[in-house]
Amino acid sequence: MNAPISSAVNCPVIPNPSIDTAFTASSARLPTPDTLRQRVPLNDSLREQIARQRHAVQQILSGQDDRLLVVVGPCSVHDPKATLEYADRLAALSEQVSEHILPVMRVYIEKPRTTVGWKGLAYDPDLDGSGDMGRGLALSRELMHAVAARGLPVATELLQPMLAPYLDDLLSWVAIGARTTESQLHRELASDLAAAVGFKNATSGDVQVAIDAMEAAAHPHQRFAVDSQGHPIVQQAAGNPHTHVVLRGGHGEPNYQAHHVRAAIAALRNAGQNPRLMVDCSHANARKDHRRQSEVMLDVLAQRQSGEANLVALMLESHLFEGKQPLKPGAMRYGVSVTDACMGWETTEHLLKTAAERLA
Ligand SMILES: O=C[C@H](O)[C@H](O)COP(=O)(O)O
Ligand SMILES: C=C(OP(=O)(O)O)C(=O)O
Repeated sequence: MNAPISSAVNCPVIPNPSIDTAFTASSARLPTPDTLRQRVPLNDSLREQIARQRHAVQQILSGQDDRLLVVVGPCSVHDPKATLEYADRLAALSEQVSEHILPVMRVYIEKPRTTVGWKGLAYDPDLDGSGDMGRGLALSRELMHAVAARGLPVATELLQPMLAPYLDDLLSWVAIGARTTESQLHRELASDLAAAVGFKNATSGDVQVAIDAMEAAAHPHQRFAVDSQGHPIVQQAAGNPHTHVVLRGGHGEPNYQAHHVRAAIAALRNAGQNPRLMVDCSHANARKDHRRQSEVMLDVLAQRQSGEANLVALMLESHLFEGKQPLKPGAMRYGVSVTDACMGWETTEHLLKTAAERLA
């Protein structure tokens, strides 16, 4: 990992000068995307690695590589040390299963909340509500860079479109989450990315919004954006042909079983879209119980073994240790999620090895 820059990021506070934003107490300047990219740069070899990994993901999603894509890792990353220990373990496991599985690590630094809660490392790296977003952003880039430097493809959910230029050169797969799949801004953002994008079905379980999102993202768009120097610009987005649906269940009800999968594929075909699917084994598919992810994964593998070739990808929420914990600064358990409960490393390793054997 490069020398940490996150502590050196200076964000001067500007008192609110305007009556137009009467509820804003103050604001603080952030570094520009260029500043962070120069401080945590990609060298040629990492750039080539990420280009290869993006291509490999896209080959699976277009049916030209029959390996299983598995997006796996913590619900959110909050502790760089535990994140990198997880990355070291996943990188070693990845080598063992790579003939049949392409693992991509979740490095989720923004969390969409149902109401309120900790919004992720980019927002609050000190986990105490102090909201040092300049440091959070720098730490997020450092962490993604360090995971990529371990040879792993990096996945994240892009939630705040403004953050994309700080991070998108590091990403091999991007999620648009269940709460934002219907958002035009997120569809425009997806249309502008070089990495493949998975659109989650809505929290209600509605899959059609994700199919509509694929159509919207495949189109070129003119979008409001910020350039690498932080200037507002009109960005011409080319349209992204590498998108797919992620089935994550809805309103506590799963949608990974064979009849759900057949219905989603039929709807995708009907809309003229890529029928290949990712199943998120967590969230409503696991009825928010991390222990059920194994059951979901094994069911999906069985469907694939019985001929459902459109099931090309899975998502797992996994950390070093299982479960979750509340945020209590000074009393945190190492390697345990602070957002959704995750399966532990041993279960993860066992499941990925089982999947590789079954796919052999
Ligand atoms: O994946 C994470 C969560 O399910 C999502 O961020 C919503 O979390 P919340 O319902 O705890 O706010
Ligand atoms: C927030 C997530 O999922 P969803 O959008 O499906 O709730 C996630 O995968 O972290």
